[in-house]
Amino acid sequence: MHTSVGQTRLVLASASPRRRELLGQLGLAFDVSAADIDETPHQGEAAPAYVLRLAREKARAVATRTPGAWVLAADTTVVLGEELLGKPHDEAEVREMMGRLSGRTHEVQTGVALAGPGGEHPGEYSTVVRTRVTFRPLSAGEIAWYARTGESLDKAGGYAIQGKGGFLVAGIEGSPTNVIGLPLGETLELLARAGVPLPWSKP
Ligand SMILES: Cc1cn([C@H]2C[C@H](O)[C@@H](COP(=O)(O)OP(=O)(O)OP(=O)(O)O)O2)c(=O)[nH]c1=O
Repeated sequence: MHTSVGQTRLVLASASPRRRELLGQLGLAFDVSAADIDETPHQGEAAPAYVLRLAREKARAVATRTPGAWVLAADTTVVLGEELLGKPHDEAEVREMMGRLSGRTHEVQTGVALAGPGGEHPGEYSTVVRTRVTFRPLSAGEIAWYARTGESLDKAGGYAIQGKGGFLVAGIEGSPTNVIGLPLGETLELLARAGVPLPWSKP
C-alpha cells in the first residue's frame, strides 16, 4: 500500500489483515503501521468506553511516530450481557466461548478513532459502532469441529463471521464490516468529517 490521499498521508494503525483489506476496499491510499498497546480492560470499564479508549490509544501511539499524517485505528470486542469476550487463548477457550454464544444474541462493538496530523486531538474524530449478532443453537459436534479449524485464535469472541464461522450465525442486525473489524460506512463518515480527501472528492 502506498502513501498520500491528495496531499494528506493516511496511516492505518493496525496489524490486522482484515482491517487492511476492508480499508483498501474504499479505494484510499494508505500506509500501515501497527500499534502495540496494553489491551487490558480497566476495572468496571463499560464496553463502548473500552473499545473507544483502545482505538484512541492505538491512533495516538502511531501518530506520535508519523508526524503530519492522519492515523486511523480501531478496536473490536464481543459483548455478551455484561461481559467482554476478547481473543481466546486456546481451543478449550474457543469451545467455551462457542458454548456461551450458542443460541443467543451478542453485540460486536468496534471503536474507531482518527488522530490528527501531529498527533493532536486524537479523540476528536471517533465513534463506537454496535452490531447485534445471533448464533444458531450449536451442537457439541459443531463446536468441537469449529474449535479445531484454528481460525478463532486471533478473533474477538473466537469466531470469524467472514470465514468458516459463517455457519454459526443465524442473523445480524447492523453493519457487517463492523463485525470483521472496521465499519466502513462510519469510517468514511469520520474521514469526511475530518476533511481527509476521499477518492471521489474534488482536488
Ligand atoms: C467477531 C469477529 C472478529 N474478528 C476480528 C476483527 C479484529 O481483527 C479482531 C479483534 O481484535 P482487535 O484487538 O480489535 O484487533 P487486532 O489485534 O486484530 O488488530 P490491531 O489491534 O493491530 O488493529 O477480531 C473477525 O475478523 N471476524 C469476526 O467475526
